[in-house]
Parts: sequence; structure tokens; C-alpha cells
Amino acid sequence: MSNQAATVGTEVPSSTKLSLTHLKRDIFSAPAGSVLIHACNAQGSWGSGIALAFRNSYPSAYQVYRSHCLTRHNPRTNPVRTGTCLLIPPCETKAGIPAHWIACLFTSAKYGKAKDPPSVILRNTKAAMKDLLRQVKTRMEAGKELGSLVMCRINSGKFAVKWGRTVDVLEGIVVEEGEASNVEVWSLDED
Ligand SMILES: Nc1ncnc2c1ncn2[C@@H]1O[C@H](COP(=O)(O)OP(=O)(O)OC[C@H]2O[C@H](OP(=O)(O)O)[C@H](O)[C@@H]2O)[C@@H](O)[C@H]1O
Repeated sequence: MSNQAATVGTEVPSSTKLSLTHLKRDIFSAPAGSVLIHACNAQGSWGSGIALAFRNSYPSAYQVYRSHCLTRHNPRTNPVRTGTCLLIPPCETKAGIPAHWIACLFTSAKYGKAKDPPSVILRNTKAAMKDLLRQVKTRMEAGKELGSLVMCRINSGKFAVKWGRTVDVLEGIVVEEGEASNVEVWSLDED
């Protein structure tokens, strides 16, 4: 039997993988409606790095994140599960702040010296990103208007995971029917 005959009639399921588009831009200048994606700990702290910039620019979203971690959950007795995402609709009340959605990917339970090791952060990244894609789809099916998914180079700063490793994980995600299949990575970092 020829090799060709052996493959005839074999259904290869088509699967779309998530793609990334890299742009040299400031994430906070994304158009209204964009979903800004960053990596978070589950302790309720946006204390440094880009998280601190989010806290300064989006104080109301920070309160939503904090109450998710500290009130709805409890870091000691009922922590937010890593590998999940908190998707915060535009909620700032002060004038002049763009109507951005903010997606918090819980990629490490703790921060600083107690952060999860890279292998765990990467596993959490995959699960949290899939959770985000599901939530975005659900919101859009409910009639909400969401713009592009715009991400910083998550995990690559305070969480100390080589950016290329996060890219590999993200590009390996299989996108389900109806989900967004592209994420823009906006960064001012020099390559
Ligand atoms: N102002 C700014 N504007 C624009 N881009 C900026 C920036 N500052 C840094 N970047 C870039 O943004 C990427 C991610 O780098 P980051 O270190 O921020 O984040 P990460 O994902 O590794 O880690 C998450 C934990 O860091 C925080 O710290 P705390 O735990 O609160 O202390 C959180 O709360 C989490 O827990 C890197 O490309 C940085 O060059």
C-alpha cells in the first residue's frame, strides 16, 4: 500500500492557533474599547512595574481588582485561582480616562520573592488567556462592544519569565469557534 493511500479519508481537524502582532506603541494610548491585558498576582497588589501604571491611570478598575482578590476571595483562606482572568469593563468616572476594558491574567499567586516559578507562571498564562478568550466571546454574544485585545509583554518584568517563553505558550493556544484569534502586543521596550 502506498503512503498516500494510508492517509486518504483521514480527517485532520482544522485548528486555529492564537496569533500575536507586535507593535512599538504605548499600551495606554490604545483606542477606546480596547481590552488592555496585563499579568497580576492574586494578593490584590498592583504595586510596581506596569501594574502600578494601571493603578495610577485606572483607580476604579484597581478597586474592582482589589475587591475581587480581598473581598470576594481571601488570599489566605480562599485565594483567587491562578490560571483565571478578571475582565473589568470600562468603569472610570473621571473625565479624560479612555474607556478601556482591563483584563487581569492571574499568572502567579504571589509576587516578589514568593512569585511562582516560570514553569507555573507559563501554565497559568495559558489557562488565564483561554479564560479571557471565553469571557470576551460571552460578552460579545451578549451585545457588548469590545475592541482589539492589546497586551503588554506580560510576565517579562517583575515576574522574570523570558518573553520568548510566554510568546511560545500564547502562540500554542488553540482558539475555539467564535473566539478572537489575534492579540496585539504593544511595547516600548527595545528588542
Ligand atoms: N509604566 C510602564 N509603561 C509601559 N510598559 C511598562 C511600564 N512598566 C513596565 N512596563 C513593561 O511591562 C512589561 C511587564 O513587566 P512588569 O514587570 O510590569 O510585569 P510582569 O508581568 O512581569 O509582572 C507582573 C507583576 O508585577 C507587578 O508587581 P507587584 O507584584 O504589584 O509588585 C504586578 O502587580 C504583578 O504582580 C515589561 O515589558 C515592562 O517593560
